[in-house]
Amino acid sequence: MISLHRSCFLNNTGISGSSSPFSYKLKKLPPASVKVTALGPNRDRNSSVLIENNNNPLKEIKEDATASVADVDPNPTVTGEDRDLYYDAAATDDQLVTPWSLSVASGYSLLRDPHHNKGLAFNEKERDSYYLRGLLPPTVISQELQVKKMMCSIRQYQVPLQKYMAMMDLQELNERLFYKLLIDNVEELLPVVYTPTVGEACQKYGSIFRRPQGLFISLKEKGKIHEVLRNWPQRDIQVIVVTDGERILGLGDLGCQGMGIPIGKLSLYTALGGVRPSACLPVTIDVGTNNEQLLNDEFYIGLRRRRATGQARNLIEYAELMHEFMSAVKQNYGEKVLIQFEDFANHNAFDLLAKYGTTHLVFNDDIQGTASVVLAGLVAALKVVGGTLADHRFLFLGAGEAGTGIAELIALEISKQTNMPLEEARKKISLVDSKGLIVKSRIDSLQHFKKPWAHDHEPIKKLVDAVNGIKPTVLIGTSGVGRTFTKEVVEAMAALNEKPIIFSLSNPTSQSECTAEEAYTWSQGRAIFASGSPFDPVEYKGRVFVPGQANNAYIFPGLGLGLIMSGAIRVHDDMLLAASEALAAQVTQENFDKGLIYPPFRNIRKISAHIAASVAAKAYELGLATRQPQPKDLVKYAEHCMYNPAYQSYR
Ligand SMILES: O=C([O-])CC(=O)C(=O)O
Ligand SMILES: [Mg+2]
Repeated sequence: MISLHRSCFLNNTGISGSSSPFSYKLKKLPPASVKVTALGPNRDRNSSVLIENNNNPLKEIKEDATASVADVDPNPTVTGEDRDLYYDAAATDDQLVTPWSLSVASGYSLLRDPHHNKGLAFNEKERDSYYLRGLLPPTVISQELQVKKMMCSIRQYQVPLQKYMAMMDLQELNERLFYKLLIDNVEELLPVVYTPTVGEACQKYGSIFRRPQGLFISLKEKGKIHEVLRNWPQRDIQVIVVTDGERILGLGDLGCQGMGIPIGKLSLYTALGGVRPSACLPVTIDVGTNNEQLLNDEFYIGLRRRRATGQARNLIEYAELMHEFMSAVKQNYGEKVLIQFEDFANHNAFDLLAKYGTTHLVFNDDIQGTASVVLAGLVAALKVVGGTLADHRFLFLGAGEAGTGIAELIALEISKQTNMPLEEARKKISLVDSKGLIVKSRIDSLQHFKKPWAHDHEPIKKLVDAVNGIKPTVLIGTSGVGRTFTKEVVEAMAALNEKPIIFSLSNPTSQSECTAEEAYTWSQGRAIFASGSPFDPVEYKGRVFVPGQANNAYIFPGLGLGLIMSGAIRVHDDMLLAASEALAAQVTQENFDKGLIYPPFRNIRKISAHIAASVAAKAYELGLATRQPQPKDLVKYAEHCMYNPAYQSYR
């Protein structure tokens, strides 16, 4: 009996997602690399899985392929049936059969299998063993040379969207090369596969659409989501990033074309956090769109209807679809699958988090991930500016998910540090939304997530007046509206503070509240500045200023890894605080000397391992971890768990 080995997230540890829902009995030893494929309309279709066996030369099975077919009993425990592979031999005309086939992953199809393809890096022996002779030019090159070549080719594109498309093509062609490229060149390629370029990619997703990536669940699939999940080729899912496309970055409702976001986020889960790609599932829930331009776009890929959303008459339709999805996910992948809500509009984001936070392992990246990264940046910035969090005053432009999420985590941390009641700590934080400062007199008309921020204060309409009235030491932009930190606003901050802390967090670059150059110039080089999307260093009066990138990409990959490796069953606010502290602790004196309040992204895997370890430690401390016993050295363990994109050698 040999059970299937599917390359598992926690390689060699034997403790995690390595268990497969399938078990294949092989009377004879299997070939080195065999694909078992069940075709046909039943639920086992597409279940291609690589079987590996250490002791067997591939040749043995090639010469006796028939014997190996006969000797394999694909007994999917999901169905509970004990199936004989030859059952179809006894089938009569009116009996439906499943056309099982057993094939070596080789030749032409191996070159088109993104999970196993190595392109020109297949060595001579592999070319013989896997029927690749003639299908490749004679040269054999290393993965390193492939990376160099790909980087040269990507750098030749002038247009970021072309770089994005080249990267997506590579992901579909050769997954390990894609991740090696991304990991080795993270600072250069992050803006390509992630913000800002992914924003443009989503806007134009229909026009640039080539091959589907991720899982699309639309209202058409209502009642069938369980089956839809079964159509996905992988079963051992550990992380799902799901969006309904209603608030993609600061770009608004992009409907089904929001799919670029879950795909981009999950690429980072692998590249930055080391979660293996096959354990990641990008999902877009398509309930229509209210974006007229898309509805009239002949290339739009989604449902052509107005959005069923969490309001009034459509409430039930939307809620039912989401509920069916959440239930099906748990049923298919178990209690410990992590679901990251991404880029939902405010009105759904808070409700979904509240509703499923107690039954599923969920977190909202825009509310909680962003909060954690911003808190880390503030803690680091205070080392430069001085004082404790409680000594500062915070003003936000934007009171949606990010704004209120960050505000709440800051208040929580102040309250922990000082034993101050949370309500008191909140008073140090003020928020301005599109109608002005959030104050008590507006309480009745405020959405529920804004109410805790309605303080006693006279109403103020304009941001600059709020700055002058409240006199914040920290100004944070989470409005989704670009260029709202005007010269007047930045100058007011600079007049009030020797070192004003200014964060322009909205994405992509076009929606940033101000540019790095504006922040440094208008504050005469005194601002401590960070932004959600990357900005190049700025030279001002002979000094070079390097802006920080306060993006949740610092947090969610490590947070996710920590949750997975501890087998956590719920996300707790203290884990976000732990992640935040772990990130802040990674800023070195050398970074501070350069004016950085975040460590460079090039060290992100090490940073993620530390974040994962802190999150896992918190999960154990809170009794929320199910993976026992607790590993002794959690940082080492996290590093050990991480996916390595180096090619594997095929026997
Ligand atoms: O995706 C990003 O760059 C950060 C984020 O979550 C958002 O802006 O919604
Ligand atoms: Mg987001």
